Amino acid sequence: MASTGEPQSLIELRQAGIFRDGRWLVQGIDLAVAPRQIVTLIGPNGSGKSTTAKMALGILSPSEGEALRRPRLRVGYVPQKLQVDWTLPLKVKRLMGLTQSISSSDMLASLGRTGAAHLLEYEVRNLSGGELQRVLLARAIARKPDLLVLDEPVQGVDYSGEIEIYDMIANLRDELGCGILMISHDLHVVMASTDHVVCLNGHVCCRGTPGAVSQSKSFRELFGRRAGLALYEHKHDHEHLPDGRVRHADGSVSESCAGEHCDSPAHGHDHGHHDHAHEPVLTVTEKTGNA
Ligand SMILES: Nc1ncnc2c1ncn2[C@@H]1O[C@H](COP(=O)(O)OP(=O)(O)OP(=O)(O)O)[C@@H](O)[C@H]1O
Repeated sequence: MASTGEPQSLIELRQAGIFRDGRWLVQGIDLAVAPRQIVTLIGPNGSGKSTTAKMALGILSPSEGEALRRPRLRVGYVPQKLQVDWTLPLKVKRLMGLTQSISSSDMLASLGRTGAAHLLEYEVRNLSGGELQRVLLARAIARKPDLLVLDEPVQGVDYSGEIEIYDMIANLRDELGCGILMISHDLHVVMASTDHVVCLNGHVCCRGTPGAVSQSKSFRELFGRRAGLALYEHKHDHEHLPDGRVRHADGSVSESCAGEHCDSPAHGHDHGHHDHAHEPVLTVTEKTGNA
């Protein structure tokens, strides 16, 4: 860490705030990301998510509090907006090398990791939303970062594409061993892969595991109707017994719900609709019809 911080976290904000134009954009933010941890910032428009991420990255200096980073921290950043003059031709190959020197083999390896190797010679302006996000992720991981900061990584991506990208992000965390700080509006899908959620509204309104946040009164108040939509009523055909085993619809009992009886919703299949409902949580990845 740069000053008094402990080296366990990659980045840490301590009671950090930004004051601009006579007002606090964010204030009193405590936040830490450890290696291999996925931390997600959620909150309404203008709640300070990008501002908080920029403080963590060192792009903005806190007006109060501290922003600490592990020494020699390598960061891969996918910003919310790409500042590109779209009237000029720009191939993926060139975008990958802009503002960073990268070998051809590293470039291909990174693009391969995000399923975008075939896009190398494509014009960036012609990419679909999902293709662009894959290329931007590849660009961010090419530096072999300790920390990935992803500001709205599924913008412009359709629902099934979102699931793939969130799965890919979780895999990248496993493969690269990096920490991830993610910003998302998507209250359904993002939660599947996140370890810790911080809900912002100019300050930290609530935080914790996705399940805990989804139950919190302040989260529900903040998101109003959308919080309701976020709460996916997870109905399926088995019952969790007090001893941890699972009783299936056919009466059989097994040690877990993995396998043919219950696939992980993270892989986008449809659960059946059956005899009981779990507590509503945000950790599932399926969208209800009205989402
Ligand atoms: N450089 C700046 N100077 C003054 N105000 C700013 C500056 N940057 C952001 N703001 C304001 O700070 C508030 C928080 O902005 P920020 O972009 O962090 O929110 P956000 O939660 O990321 O929003 P969104 O979900 O819309 O991307 C907004 O009201 C914005 O207008």
